[in-house]
Amino acid sequence: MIELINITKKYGNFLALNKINLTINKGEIVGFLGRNGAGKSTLMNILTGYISMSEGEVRIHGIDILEEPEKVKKNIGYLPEIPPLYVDMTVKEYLRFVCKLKEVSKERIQSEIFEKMSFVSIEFVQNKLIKHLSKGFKQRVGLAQALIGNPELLVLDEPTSGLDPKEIIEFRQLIMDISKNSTVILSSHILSEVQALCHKVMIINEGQPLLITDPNEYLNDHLIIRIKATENEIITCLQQIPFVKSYKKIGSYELNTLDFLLISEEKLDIRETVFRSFSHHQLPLLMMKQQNNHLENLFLHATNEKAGVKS
Ligand SMILES: Nc1ncnc2c1ncn2[C@@H]1O[C@H](COP(=O)(O)OP(=O)(O)OP(=O)(O)O)[C@@H](O)[C@H]1O
Repeated sequence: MIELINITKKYGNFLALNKINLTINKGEIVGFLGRNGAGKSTLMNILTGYISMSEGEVRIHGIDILEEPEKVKKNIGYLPEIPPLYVDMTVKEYLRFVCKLKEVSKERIQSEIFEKMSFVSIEFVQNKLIKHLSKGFKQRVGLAQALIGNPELLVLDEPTSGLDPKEIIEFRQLIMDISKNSTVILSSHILSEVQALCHKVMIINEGQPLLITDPNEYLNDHLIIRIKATENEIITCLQQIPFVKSYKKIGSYELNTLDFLLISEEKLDIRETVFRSFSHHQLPLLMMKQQNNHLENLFLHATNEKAGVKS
């Protein structure tokens, strides 16, 4: 378990973080979401012991990070926004160097390097100089170095920033795989990314926190469906589906079909019921997708409030 207790950070008179409290359980993926300059990197640097806080405590498995920094740091893998890569080394040389820094035993070094290279799929660039790698591969090398020593906590500062869409999808999958064995904390500007990956989200705005314990809480109550039927047929069917609070025709985006937005009674997942009802009426359901603006609304509210904008 990781506990952040009343973390406050001042740079001179400037309050960068104000009383951050957060408990993270083993295996959770937690996202720090905020605009540029919100305080995400500051919080990550405090968590990993790179900078000290002005007030508060970080406890990792009950151990205070300031009391036993070396012991705690050994259990943390960190991928900062700019990965700490030695670009004139080859990938393998660099990972060997990191193994030595992290005091991986001599007998383990070879297998540790190959295990991590294979996990992030960089074996075939192992003898290339890091400076000759693409942004995506550099980021994979950065992730491999963070994973060396199998830390229980992995801290990733904007891990997908600057990657192309395919790399982003692959990197997210890697993060989900890592979370099977480690706790992951990541920061991001991207709402959908945080929503897709994280069990908990902390929105940070000008150092002020807003904790959301379940970013997907409202994911299932807004549903968009596409039916191959007339408006009357669809409405007749919708009126018989239990737990549909309201519905609205959105338009027609495919020949002989109509799209509708359904809102269910609070937090209810009605996808199966909807599927069965249209099937029962022999009306083809061609598409069904969830629509969720909940996190976006909270984010806009949190960030606008501080800026004095009415939301
Ligand atoms: N060493 C420092 N001295 C003074 N102010 C700092 C220092 N480091 C950060 N700040 C300020 O603290 C605030 C938070 O910065 P931080 O880098 O933590 O934000 P961030 O959310 O990570 O932003 P980004 O997404 O741009 O990296 C910013 O206003 C920044 O200018």
